[in-house]
Amino acid sequence: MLYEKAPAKINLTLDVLHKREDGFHEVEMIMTTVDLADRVWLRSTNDGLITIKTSERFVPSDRKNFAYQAAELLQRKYGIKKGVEITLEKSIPVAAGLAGGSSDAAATLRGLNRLWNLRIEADELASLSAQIGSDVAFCVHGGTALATGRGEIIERLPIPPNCWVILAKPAISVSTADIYGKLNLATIQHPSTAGMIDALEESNYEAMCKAVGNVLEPVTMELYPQVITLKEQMVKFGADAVLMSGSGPTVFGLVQHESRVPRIYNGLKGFCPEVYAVRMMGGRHILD
Ligand SMILES: C[C@](O)(CO)[C@H](O)COP(=O)(O)OP(=O)(O)OC[C@H]1O[C@@H](n2ccc(N)nc2=O)[C@H](O)[C@@H]1O
Ligand SMILES: Nc1ncnc2c1ncn2[C@@H]1O[C@H](COP(=O)(O)OP(=O)(O)OP(=O)(O)O)[C@@H](O)[C@H]1O
Repeated sequence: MLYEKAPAKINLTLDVLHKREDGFHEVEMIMTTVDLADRVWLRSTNDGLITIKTSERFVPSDRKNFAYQAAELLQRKYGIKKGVEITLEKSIPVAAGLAGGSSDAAATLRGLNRLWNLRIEADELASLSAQIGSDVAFCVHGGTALATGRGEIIERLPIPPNCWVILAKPAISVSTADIYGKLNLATIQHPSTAGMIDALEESNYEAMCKAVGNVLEPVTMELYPQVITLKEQMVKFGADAVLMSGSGPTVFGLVQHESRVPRIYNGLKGFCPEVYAVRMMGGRHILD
C-alpha cells in the first residue's frame, strides 16, 4: 500500500490570450498549491483491474474518475499487466475550481510511478498527464508555477510570501467548459502576469496582493451573483486580496496577519457552507 498527498491549487492569476483552433483557450496562469489535500492510497493487484473506492457521492468510481484514467494511461503506455485499487479520501470540494480531480490523477501518476517501479522522469510524467486534463501537469509538479499553452506547459516560480489562504465555496457547481465558452475575448481585462512574477521574485506580499486577477471571474459572477457577495464579504471581514480560483465558484482570500484569520473564517462560516483556512504549500515542489 502506498500513500500520496493530492493538494488543491489556487490561481493567483488566470489570463486568456486567444481561442485556439482545437477549441481550447491559450492561457497564462500562475498557480500554487495549498494545504487542503485529498489522500490517495494505492494497492497494486495482480488481476490487471483498476478499481476506485471513494466515499464522496459526487465523485465517479468508474472510468470517468481522473485517477482511473491516470492508472489506465500508465498501463497502456508502459504495457503494465498489474492492476491497482485506488482509495480516494476526498477533502477538496468537488467541481470547485481547486483542481481536486486533476490532483487525484496527478497523485495516482506519481504513486504508480513508484509502486510499479516505472522510473518515469517528472517532465515525462507531466507531459503524459495532459491527456487527462489541462490542470494535471501542474498538479504533477505542485509548488508554484507559470502554466501556459492550454495549461500544460509548466515553468517553476519562486515560493509566494508566507500567508494564510481562506477558501470559501458557495453551494453551487460550475462547469469549466461553460465558463470558457461564455468568455468574451473582446472585453477582457488582462491581469499582469509579469507583475505577479516580479512580486514572487521579490517576495513582496503587497505586490502579490495587487497583482491577483482572473479573467473568468466576471463570467462566473454574472451567472452566479453569490460569488460577488462572497468576495464583498471577504473584503469586509479583512482579507488583503480576494479572487475567484479557476472557473470557480471557490473564492480565496489572502491574509498576512494570523490574528485576522478567525474573524474572517467565522464571519464567512455564518453564511457559506464550506470554508477552509489553510497555508500555501508553494515552496515545496512535489517532484524534482
Ligand atoms: C480553469 C482551470 O482550472 C484553471 O486552472 C483550467 O484552465 C481548466 O482545467 P481543467 O479543468 O483541467 O480543464 P479540461 O478538463 O482540460 O477542459 C475542460 C473544458 O474547459 C475548456 N478549456 C480548458 C482549458 C483551456 N485552456 N481552455 C479551455 O477552453 C474546454 O472547453 C474544455 O473542454
Ligand atoms: N477524482 C475525482 N475527484 C473529483 N471529481 C472527479 C474526480 N474524477 C472525476 N471527477 C469529475 O470531475 C468533475 C470536476 O471535479 P473537480 O473537483 O476536479 O473540479 P475542479 O476543481 O473545478 O477542477 P479544475 O479546477 O481542474 O477545473 C466532477 O464533477 C466529477 O464528476
